[in-house]
Amino acid sequence: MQRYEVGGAVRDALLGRPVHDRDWVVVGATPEQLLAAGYTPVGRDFPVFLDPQTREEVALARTERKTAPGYHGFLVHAAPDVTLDEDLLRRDLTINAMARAADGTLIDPHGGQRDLAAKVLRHVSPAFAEDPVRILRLARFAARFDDFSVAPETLALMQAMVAAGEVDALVPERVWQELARGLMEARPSRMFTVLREAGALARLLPELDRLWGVPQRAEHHPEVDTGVHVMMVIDHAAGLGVPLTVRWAALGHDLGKGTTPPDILPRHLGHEGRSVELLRAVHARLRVPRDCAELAERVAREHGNVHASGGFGAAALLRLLERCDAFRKPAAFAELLQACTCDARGRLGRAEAPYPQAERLAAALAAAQAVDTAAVAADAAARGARGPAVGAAIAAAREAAVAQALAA
Ligand SMILES: Nc1ccn([C@@H]2O[C@H](COP(=O)(O)OP(=O)(O)OP(=O)(O)O)[C@@H](O)[C@H]2O)c(=O)n1
Ligand SMILES: [Mg+2]
Repeated sequence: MQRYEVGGAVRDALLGRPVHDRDWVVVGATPEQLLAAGYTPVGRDFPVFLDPQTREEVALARTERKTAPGYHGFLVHAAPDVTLDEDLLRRDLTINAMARAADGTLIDPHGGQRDLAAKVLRHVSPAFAEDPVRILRLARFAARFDDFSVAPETLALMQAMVAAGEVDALVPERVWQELARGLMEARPSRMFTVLREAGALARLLPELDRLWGVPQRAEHHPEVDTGVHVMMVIDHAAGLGVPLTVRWAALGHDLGKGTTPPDILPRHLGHEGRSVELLRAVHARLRVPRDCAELAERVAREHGNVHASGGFGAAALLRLLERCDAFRKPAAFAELLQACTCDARGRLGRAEAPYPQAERLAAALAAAQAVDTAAVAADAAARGARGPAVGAAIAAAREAAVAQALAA
C-alpha cells in the first residue's frame, strides 16, 4: 500500500501558508488491511480511518458517483484497484487535487500548481457538479484566497448547477456550516459575491441577495448601494478579527432595507423591524445557532438607536441598555457595540471614522453595573418599598450613576 498526503495541506504548504489538518489517501489497500495496521474506522458512508499515531484522517482511494440530488446519494467505490489519479479526479478544485508522496514527490495531474500560480479557482472535472456543497466551498475559498479569481468555465458550471435546483437540495446545517466558515475568512464579501454570480445567493439567502440595487441616502451612505454597504460592513468586521456572532449580526442588520416600500426610497423608515422579521425566518430556515441568532436580531432592532445614542440622556441610555439585556449579558452587549461600529465604518470613506457611541454606551453600562443593587434594594425595603417600587429605586440609582459618569 502507498500513502499520500492530499488536499488542503498540500495546497497550503505550496502557498507557504500554515497547515492545520492533514488528510491522507491510501492506494492499493483494503479496509481489512488498514484495520489490521491499527487504523480506526470513522463514519459509515466513506472508507475513512484515523491514523493510530497522529489521529489524522486517512481515506482509501475512491471514486464516487451521484445517485440522488443534494448532499446525500453517493455511490462510493473504494477498492485496491482505484488509482491515485482517479481519486484526485473526483475532487473539487485543481488546487485541492494534488498529492505528495512520502519521498516528497508532488503528484499534480490536474494543473493545481499552474492554477495556484495563476490564482485561479477551477474545478477538476464535471464530477464537481455531483456535490452542490462545492459551490459553497468554492465561495469560501474565494473569501480566504481573496486575490484568486473563479475560472469562467467553473462559474458557468455553478450557474448550471443552481439552475438545475442542486442548491435547493442542500441541508440547512451544511449551508450554515459553510457560510459560517466563509464569514470567518479574511474577506467574507468575496464569498457572497461569488455566490451571487453563481445565482446561488438568491436561492440560499434571497433576503441578502435582494439588497443589491437598493439605494440608501448618500449623505449617510456615500457608497449608496445597500448590498455594497453590507459587504463593506462584514469585511470591516473581518479586518477587526471579531467573532462569528458579530460577523453574522453585521451581515443581517440591514436585511429590512430590501423590503422598503419603493416610494420612500432612498429612506428606510422602519427597516430595523423588518430586518428582525426577515432574520427570524432566516434563522429558522438555516437553523442558525442561538448565540448568532440572538445577537443578530438584537443588532437589527437596535442599531439605529445605538447610532443615535450620542444624543441620549441617562434615562434613554438606560432604557437602551435594558432593551439590549446588557446587565444580564454584558459580553453580548460588547459584541453588539462591535457590530454597530462595523456598520458605522463599513461605508465609503468612513473606515477610520470615530464612533464615540460605543465608548459612551460601554461607560454608561459600567457606571450602572457599579451600583450596589442589593444595598439599594435593602435600603428601599427598609423605607417600606415593595415589588415594583424596589425595581424603580434600583433604576433611579442606576440613572443617577450613569448621569454622573456622563458628566465626568
Ligand atoms: N466537498 C468536497 C470536500 C472535500 N474535497 C476534497 O477533500 C480535501 C479535504 O477536504 P477539507 O479538509 O474539507 O478541505 P481542505 O481543502 O483541506 O480545506 P481546509 O483548509 O478548509 O481544511 C479537499 O482538499 C478536496 O480535495 C472535495 O473534493 N469535495
Ligand atoms: Mg482540510
